[in-house]
Amino acid sequence: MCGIVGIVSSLPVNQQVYDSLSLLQHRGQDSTGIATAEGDTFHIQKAKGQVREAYRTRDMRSLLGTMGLGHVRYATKGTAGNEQEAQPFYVNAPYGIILVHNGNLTNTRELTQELFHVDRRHLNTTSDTELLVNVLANELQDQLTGSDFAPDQAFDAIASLHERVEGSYAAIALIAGHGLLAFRDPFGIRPLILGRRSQGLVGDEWIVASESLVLEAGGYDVVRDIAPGEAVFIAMDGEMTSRQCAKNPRLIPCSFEYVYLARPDSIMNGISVYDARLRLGDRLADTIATYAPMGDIDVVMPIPDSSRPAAMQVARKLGIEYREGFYKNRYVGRTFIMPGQAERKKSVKQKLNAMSSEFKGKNILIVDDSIVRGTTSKEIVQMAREAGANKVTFTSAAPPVRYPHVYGINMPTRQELVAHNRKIPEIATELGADHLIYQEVADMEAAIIEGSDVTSLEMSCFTGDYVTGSVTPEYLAWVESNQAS
Ligand SMILES: O=P(O)(O)OC[C@H]1O[C@H](OP(=O)(O)OP(=O)(O)O)[C@H](O)[C@@H]1O
Ligand SMILES: NC(=O)CC[C@H](N)C(=O)O
Ligand SMILES: [Mg+2]
Repeated sequence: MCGIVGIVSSLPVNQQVYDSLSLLQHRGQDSTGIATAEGDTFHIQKAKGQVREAYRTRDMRSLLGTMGLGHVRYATKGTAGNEQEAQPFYVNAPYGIILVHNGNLTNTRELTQELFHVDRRHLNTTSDTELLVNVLANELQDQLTGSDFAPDQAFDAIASLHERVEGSYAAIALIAGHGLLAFRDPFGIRPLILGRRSQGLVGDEWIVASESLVLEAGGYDVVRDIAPGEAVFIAMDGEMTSRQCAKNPRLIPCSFEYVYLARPDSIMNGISVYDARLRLGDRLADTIATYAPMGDIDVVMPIPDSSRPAAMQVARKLGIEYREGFYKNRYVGRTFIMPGQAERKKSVKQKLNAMSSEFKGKNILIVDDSIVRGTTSKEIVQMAREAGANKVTFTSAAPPVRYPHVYGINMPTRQELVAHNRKIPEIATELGADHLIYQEVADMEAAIIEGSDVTSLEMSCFTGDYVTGSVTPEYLAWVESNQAS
């Protein structure tokens, strides 16, 4: 998961893009980039790290133009911390295209071979986004037979791109001198939402972003989610056109967005992330009630931040007091999306502190949104014990993560997953907990999609079922030996 945004206005967009990226920071902390278009000229700034530290005033001043896009990266392919792979990616023909991407392509080996040997394109990094922009450029070039640019040519190019590319991609591109093109993969695995605001003389301004909270904060009206397989083109004068470009589009959004990635105040594919987390708590409470001796538990406690809504609901439904015993240092970022296990482990201790008054002699039921590598939960259980807890029951609002995630979340190897090849009591021992209770897969799906038009979710890291054909056992073995660390 990365965060992406694109804006078309009649006023300078640099500050708006920057503000939007700050709001998407929870989706990626590795590097960031902004590009603006001033007529036919692109201005580009990219840097490692978080938005607040990455741009200086002089960088912002150089980002001139009324159309722009931005990215916050959480590396899933290529190398984390590599400035060369910070997005956006640029190609100079046709016209000049610059692109940002949230997702992860799963047929990168084939695409690399084809682009190099058949299309004769140069690739300078191992980033899958560089492949995506080159496929787009190649397909668009093929559509431009003499006539001037028209949105339909871009849509035909996206139709061919859908045929060539596999995996997840929500992407935004600027085409120099023409406009902004946004598109989403045929399963809509990663999110992308379209908004508009009208301001007197300024006229219509358009925004495309990963999450709806960006639209809300900027005073934009939500137009709609971009449909799976759909492409939207917004010309520099503000005229918007769209087309379905996939043969068999089917909405199967990523379940992990609702479990952990997205901000709770966003609405994705018509589902409020906050409400989904409350419902996950409701269902988890039912499961807990069937397993644990309730009389035994004194308090329910969340692990800040992401598990709070679920923990609140667990406490309410079980009729047990909700207490906050872990205090979080707000200046440390999200640990899960940090590169490298050593850094993640160190950060948990820096991030959370247990207040012994809340633990001494008590039986604690801890709720987290998910247990992935077990980095957080192991430390937490140990901290709870050191703070004097009597018995520690650990619960997860998501099911055990047993399989690699190949669609834009960096958990590519089975060995690093604490639940891989372990039964639940074995995981409990590994984490040091007295009891361990997970959400059931069917409950997770039902809790998230309840009351919406979404009929199924991408849940491969819980089930091992991958929606795109290119994810074979051989592919997974290859990914394991080439992971982004
Ligand atoms: O089992 P693990 O590999 O440790 O991963 C799971 C943990 O990581 C995330 O927290 P994070 O600190 O990233 O962010 P948060 O503040 O949003 O909860 C998530 O909420 C879990 O607590
Ligand atoms: N998390 C993402 O969406 C990552 C995008 C892209 N695969 C990269 O690694 O840069
Ligand atoms: Mg957490």
